[in-house]
Amino acid sequence: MGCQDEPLVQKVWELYEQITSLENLKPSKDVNMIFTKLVLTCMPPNPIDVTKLCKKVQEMRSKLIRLCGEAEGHLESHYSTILGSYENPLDHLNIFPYYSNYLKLSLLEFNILSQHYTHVPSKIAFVGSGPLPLTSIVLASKHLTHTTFHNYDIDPLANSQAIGLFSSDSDLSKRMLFHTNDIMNVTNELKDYEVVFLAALVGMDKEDKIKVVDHLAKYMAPGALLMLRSAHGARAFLYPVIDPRDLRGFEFLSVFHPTDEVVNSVVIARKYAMPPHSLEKGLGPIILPNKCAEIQAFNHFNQGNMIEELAIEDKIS
Ligand SMILES: C[S@+](CC[C@H](N)C(=O)[O-])C[C@H]1O[C@@H](n2cnc3c(N)ncnc32)[C@H](O)[C@@H]1O
Repeated sequence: MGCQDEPLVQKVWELYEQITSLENLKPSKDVNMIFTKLVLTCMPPNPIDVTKLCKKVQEMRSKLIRLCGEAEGHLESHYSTILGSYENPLDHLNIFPYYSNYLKLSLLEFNILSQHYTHVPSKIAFVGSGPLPLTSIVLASKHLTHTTFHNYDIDPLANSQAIGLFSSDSDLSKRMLFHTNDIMNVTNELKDYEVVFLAALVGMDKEDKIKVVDHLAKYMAPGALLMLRSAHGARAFLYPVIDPRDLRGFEFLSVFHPTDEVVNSVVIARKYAMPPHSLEKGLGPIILPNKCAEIQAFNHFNQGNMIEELAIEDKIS
């Protein structure tokens, strides 16, 4: 049996073909329906390792991830335009269909970050914030209410849409700053951030993701934390997978794979303290997950459970 004969792969392939036959990926009844089907197909926990499937499937997956990214960009831009027409856009975020997912994902990221960083960060960077920077908004308004967020996006239109959402909010308009730049061109200012978040779709394939991670390793401050988004099981048809071995220059700390409607896995790593010249010469060591690294697989975001599970892991390690 060829790897494309597997029923899940066949179903994803069928949906991929339907997506490629669409006129464009802007929100519409057909676009929403096909992407909803695709997400529902890939959500159920599945032991499949998508990254190990044959070359033909990998090529389709790589194109599919780009198409998902394009559709996500259109969806965010569409809702950012609608939100921007309200007097107080931030009071209406729940019109965005996946707002509740962002609430859960941001809480999860905040809980994971809090386990590895005990004081409140004063400056965070979010790389790939997009026209509707929901992660930064949720973190800044609910969890890190005194932190300044520096949002980076390569797309000037995405940033101008995003900025428009904050003008009526006297607090967030001061704490939510936007920079238009390819993150690969941002260098010394990266050392100012205690935490850097990297959006799932910055670096859409393994090679590009590694380039971005290597760049961050070169310029982030030693000891600073990097939060990345990955994907597990069939969800890897939708988003790139982070392999902890690719986090060169970072100490891998943990990965959490949600099994509910939150699609992304959350990876946390700490910038390794090493002289920058060794990275420049390409001699940076590959830090393999050590015995302190955890693979967390919980079903809930309840912090009590998370701490309990960690305590168990600590005991057995
Ligand atoms: C659509 S997602 C936005 C994430 C989302 N709004 C959130 O809160 O998690 C990805 C964004 O990353 C941006 N992007 C992609 N590559 C980038 C790069 N090299 N540097 C900066 N931004 C990038 C894209 O322009 C896009 O707006």
